[in-house]
Amino acid sequence: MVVLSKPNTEQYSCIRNSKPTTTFLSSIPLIDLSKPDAKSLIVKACEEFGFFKVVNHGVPMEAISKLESEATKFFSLPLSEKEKAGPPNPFGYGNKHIGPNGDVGWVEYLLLTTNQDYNSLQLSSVSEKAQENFRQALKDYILAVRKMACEILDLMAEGLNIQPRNVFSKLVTDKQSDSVFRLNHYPPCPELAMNGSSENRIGFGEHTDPQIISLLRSNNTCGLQISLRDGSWISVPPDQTSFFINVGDSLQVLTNGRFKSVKHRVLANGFKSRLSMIYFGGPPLNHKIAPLPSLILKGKESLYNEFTWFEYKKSAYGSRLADNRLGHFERIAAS
Ligand SMILES: C=C1C[C@]23C[C@@]1(O)CC[C@H]2[C@@]12CC[C@H](O)[C@@](C)(C(=O)O1)[C@H]2[C@@H]3C(=O)O
Ligand SMILES: O=C(O)CCC(=O)C(=O)O
Repeated sequence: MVVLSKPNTEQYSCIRNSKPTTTFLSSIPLIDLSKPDAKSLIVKACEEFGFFKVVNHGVPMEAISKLESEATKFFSLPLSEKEKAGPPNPFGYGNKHIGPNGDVGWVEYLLLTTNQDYNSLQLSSVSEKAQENFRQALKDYILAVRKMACEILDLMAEGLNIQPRNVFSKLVTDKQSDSVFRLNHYPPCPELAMNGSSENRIGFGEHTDPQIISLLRSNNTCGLQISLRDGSWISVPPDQTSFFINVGDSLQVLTNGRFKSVKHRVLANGFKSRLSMIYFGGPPLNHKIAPLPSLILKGKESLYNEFTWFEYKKSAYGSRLADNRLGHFERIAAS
């Protein structure tokens, strides 16, 4: 899956549709945040899939469409303009090259920290006014999505019967929280449109998110897939009015493996462009991530050793999958 980039000969991973990679899961767990059963359904979804869809999320449609429109304007700029906001080292505009490991995908993106005042981000050479609109849209959207993240994390704690209720959410509301935000744009892929669709090109290769929780919203273009426990891939039907929530590796550790971080990827589309906006809620860099004592069953030790988010992140950048990354920190479980 990992494709090393070579100068002038960019290569992309392709996947043949031989196996049930394009099955649509008939029932991705759907959580209505306004309903009293939300907390128990969230816990069940996190245990079974590490993934669920949320409606009645409270993020104003206005904030969503404003950011979508600003992002669309940004990605429509000439490449030379967009590149003025790059490279993404660590934050900024990136094109095709994802992360520091040489991964390549049919994607361009803006990777931002949520801690900065976006004034420092040089978005392009377009007018100050246009940049200010983009920054304001980012601020409003991130604020609203962080609020939803906290609500969901509090429901998780309640559903798991853990005190205090904000045990997870306080990590992302901390002033030092190392959270990031990403806008991904997957342009239509002309080669795929010409060939028919016997092959799928990778937009964003398979990975788990190292943070605590990710909240993803996209336009109405498909491409996102999640991996089930049996190793099969299923396509997630797009829904531009809902949010998709991923359990991240850190939440897997905090819950002592009760919740599983979800492996996911994005396939490129032949005809339509996909725009996704993802908030990744992470803890402060010096925060020690370890299973909550109440989730360590009597007589059984913790599955994971204690380590800081900073240490975990370092290992995250060496490998894209929780299975490998968490291996560094795993203990032999007492059975
Ligand atoms: C291939 C990679 C990209 C990534 C760092 C990594 O080595 C493995 C995890 C990837 C991920 C997924 C969630 C976020 O988009 C991200 C910023 C993160 O923290 O972990 C990306 C990393 C990246 O794009 O640099
Ligand atoms: O763009 C998407 O829909 C998902 C991308 C993703 O998984 C990521 O940015 O970590």
